[in-house]
Amino acid sequence: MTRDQWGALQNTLQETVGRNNYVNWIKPLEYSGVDDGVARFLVPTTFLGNYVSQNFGDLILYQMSARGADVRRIEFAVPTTPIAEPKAAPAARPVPAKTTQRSDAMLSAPLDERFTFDSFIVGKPNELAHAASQRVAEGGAVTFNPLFLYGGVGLGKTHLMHAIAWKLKTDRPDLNVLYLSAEQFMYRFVQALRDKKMMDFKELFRSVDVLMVDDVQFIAGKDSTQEEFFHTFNALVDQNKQIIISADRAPGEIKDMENRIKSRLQSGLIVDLHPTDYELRLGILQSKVLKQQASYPDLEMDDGVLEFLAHRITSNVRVLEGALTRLFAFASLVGKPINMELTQDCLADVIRASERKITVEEIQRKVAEHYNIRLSDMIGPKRLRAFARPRQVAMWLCKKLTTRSLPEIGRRFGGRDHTTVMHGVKRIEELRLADPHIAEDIEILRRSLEG
Ligand SMILES: Nc1ncnc2c1ncn2[C@@H]1O[C@H](COP(=O)(O)OP(=O)(O)OP(=O)(O)O)[C@@H](O)[C@H]1O
Repeated sequence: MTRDQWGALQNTLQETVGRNNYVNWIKPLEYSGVDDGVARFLVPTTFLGNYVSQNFGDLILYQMSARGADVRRIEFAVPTTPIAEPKAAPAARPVPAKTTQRSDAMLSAPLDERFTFDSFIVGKPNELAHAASQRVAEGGAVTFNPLFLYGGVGLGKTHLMHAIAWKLKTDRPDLNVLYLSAEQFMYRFVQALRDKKMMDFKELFRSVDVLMVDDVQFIAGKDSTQEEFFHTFNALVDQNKQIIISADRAPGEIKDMENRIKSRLQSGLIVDLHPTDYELRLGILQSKVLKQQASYPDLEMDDGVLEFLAHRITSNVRVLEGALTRLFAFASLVGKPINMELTQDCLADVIRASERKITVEEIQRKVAEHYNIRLSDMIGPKRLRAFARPRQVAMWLCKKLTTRSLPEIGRRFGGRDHTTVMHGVKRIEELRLADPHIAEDIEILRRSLEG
């Protein structure tokens, strides 16, 4: 695909994703070409690349294929020369030009216009996070500070944060609301250091009324950024300004985060977004399908397809959305209505990945590899700590990731009693909170097993 063809394709993309999304996310992409089935783009930041990949990757892929390009994957890379920040496209945002605009225009990351409270579907797994977010979005007296939202990938943390920001910007334009990712916080901090503008940096951050930092786990292990974040945090809390933080795990479980920051993060309200259940998935699909139908008005969809998807794709909302986008793009490409057969055909890989059942054997093998011990020692009778701890980790993972009962798990661990398994699971539950190394081990193992 030539650069000109990419230029033409951008117009189509703009029609599909809307002007704001286009300006914020697609326009900053610099097309480098297709090489061995991989379409490559330069992006100003990793954040932008990740965002585009997660939200528009499938769409771009299909549009390129539809134009005859042999593309199977898209890759984004940040150039090694100085990075230009993505344009915040102030004109694209329905924010009245207020006096707050100074720091807002300079600092706030663009908000996705799709991420509002109206488009957020509430179900049991996210009702608490939603309620807490709405409370904060009312902009009244600060009752809990910070609001800490956490949960697995693609469960709606960013969506809720943007929704809070949109609502505050509309209802309380007097407030200076700042939303950015932890990565952007670091980027701006480093830039201020480099340009010897730390006073400006501090002043700007301390002048906000509401600070929202997404994916805070990113600054773990980055010492001076953490330090600066801590000071910013304290200065704002002291002034009774609202802070909202998101992360992929609870504050206590963020490895390489200083203890004083962890305890600060724990001092407000902590709410987690649980994995979706069937009803929530169906609700989300029903709302998203309406948007797809607006882009593809001629496509018909059979009854039962959404229920099928809600049953079969259980991973996260982003995957669910991606599946729907792909389904519509595919059906429109082949010019067929969306029925069960086409759905199974088009989404075979997604469904298979979601169906994959994790087995006890697989867990034992992975854990043994991770701790570098023999499988026989993990299952065998030895009580040495070097074997017992991995064994308990494996038992804990079996309890969490499989549907096996405690006696069944015990049997597969060399015929141990169910009370031994129960004890092991409990011990790891405690250690996960107390020992960041164990917490990290578990996270790595869980990801590799679920991946
Ligand atoms: N309850 C919901 N209702 C509607 N859409 C949702 C809901 N939850 C998530 N989504 C959608 O799923 C996608 C992923 O959500 P989001 O980006 O907020 O996830 P996240 O938790 O921030 O994930 P990550 O950890 O990867 O940043 C978004 O497009 C979002 O709009």
